[in-house]
Amino acid sequence: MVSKLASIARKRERLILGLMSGTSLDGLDLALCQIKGSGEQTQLQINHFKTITYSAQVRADIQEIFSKPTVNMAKLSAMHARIGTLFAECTLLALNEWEINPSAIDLIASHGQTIYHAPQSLTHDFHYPNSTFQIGDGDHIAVKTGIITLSDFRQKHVAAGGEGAPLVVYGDRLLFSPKTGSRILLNIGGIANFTYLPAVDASDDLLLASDTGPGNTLMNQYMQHELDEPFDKDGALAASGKVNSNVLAALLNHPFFSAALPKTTGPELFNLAYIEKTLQQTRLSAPTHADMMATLTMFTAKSIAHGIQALNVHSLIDEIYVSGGGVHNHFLMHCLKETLPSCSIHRFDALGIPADAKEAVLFAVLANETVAGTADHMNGGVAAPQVCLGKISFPQ
Ligand SMILES: Nc1ncnc2c1ncn2[C@@H]1O[C@H](COP(=O)(O)OP(=O)(O)OP(=O)(O)O)[C@@H](O)[C@H]1O
Ligand SMILES: CC(=O)N[C@H]1[C@@H]2OC[C@@H](O2)[C@@H](O)[C@@H]1O[C@H](C)C(=O)O
Repeated sequence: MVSKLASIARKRERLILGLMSGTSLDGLDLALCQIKGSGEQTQLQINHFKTITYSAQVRADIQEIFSKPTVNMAKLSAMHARIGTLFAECTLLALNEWEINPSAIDLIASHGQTIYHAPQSLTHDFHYPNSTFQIGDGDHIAVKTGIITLSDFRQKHVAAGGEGAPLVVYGDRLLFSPKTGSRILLNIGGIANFTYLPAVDASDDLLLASDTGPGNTLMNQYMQHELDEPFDKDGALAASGKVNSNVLAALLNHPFFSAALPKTTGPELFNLAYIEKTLQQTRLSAPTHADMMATLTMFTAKSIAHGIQALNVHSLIDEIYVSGGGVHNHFLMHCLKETLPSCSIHRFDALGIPADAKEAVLFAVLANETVAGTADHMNGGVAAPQVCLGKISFPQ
């Protein structure tokens, strides 16, 4: 099996299936990528992309163990295997639909499902390292599909001094560095993060990636809890409300926002309890649903802008390209433009890769680097330690 992997590593191009499921728990993204070369020479083409929505049962099962400090261990153990099996089933379903034999696929790159993310900035317990936990074991995927699978990409990043995220910086650097000027790639998923990319021939020192705080997660949790809706479609409810400046100021008053870059976070911090605690602290009565959504949306935009401005180079940033489900929220995009008036903001698709496919594609790139590349081209440092990521599972 190691010799098979070695021959895959020597191929001129590889077919790698990237699998990504994010913190919004909406489903599994599958991106079949044809990747030529590695490192600076990486050339990528997306042959197929699809999202398989989680069933209500799977979502409920994940929610039972998602971002909670205490969970039922029996459920956790079962879900580690269950998610691995589910991802294998989704892979076989997609390949069948695309009329591709699994034997044609060189590698699967599976992110897994994050269920807990605990940097020391969250725990404040410095006896323990940063930690992050993704389930969906790669062995289940490899055995059930017959395809060599790389998974569990975040542990090496933690081991090398990072917080286990954001990892997209590795692929962003290879695929999207501008020839001149600089750009920011912003992803607004459950959590928002960005990669700052200096020009390709500029010193690597400035390369940086960081979370900025909530993406859609607080808005979604509020809509689900208060209005039994999955999210605020197109930001329509928020657009009909008025931002409450006192609540907004209180929401922004958390040490996470003044902490230095790079930093990471998750729904372990930004959740309904965060909203409730803020309202209690400020002794403000809850605004109407429309006003609360307007405020949460503006809070999301302001916290993103704050993260970007903390770069201290933002006046030099030429362009921001936005991916993730947040691009569909018109009111959020309006708030973002209002808070970052000097930046020109575009949808990520302008760079030639569909916004929804970006994260799944980047895990395929990470697997390609581990199997056929080196970590030499990364600049090192906390945001992007010079390591190859992921564990390898063989089908036999
Ligand atoms: N039409 C829309 N209007 C408003 N919001 C939308 C719309 N479409 C999608 N979204 C938002 O995008 C979210 C999904 O985003 P995405 O798939 O990027 O998240 P994710 O990949 O799970 O998160 P992460 O990047 O944190 O891992 C939805 O839960 C919703 O909040
Ligand atoms: C621990 C974890 O799963 N983090 C996710 C999450 O979703 C967005 C943001 O928070 C980002 O830091 C990360 O995902 C992307 C894919 C990353 O690592 O680059």
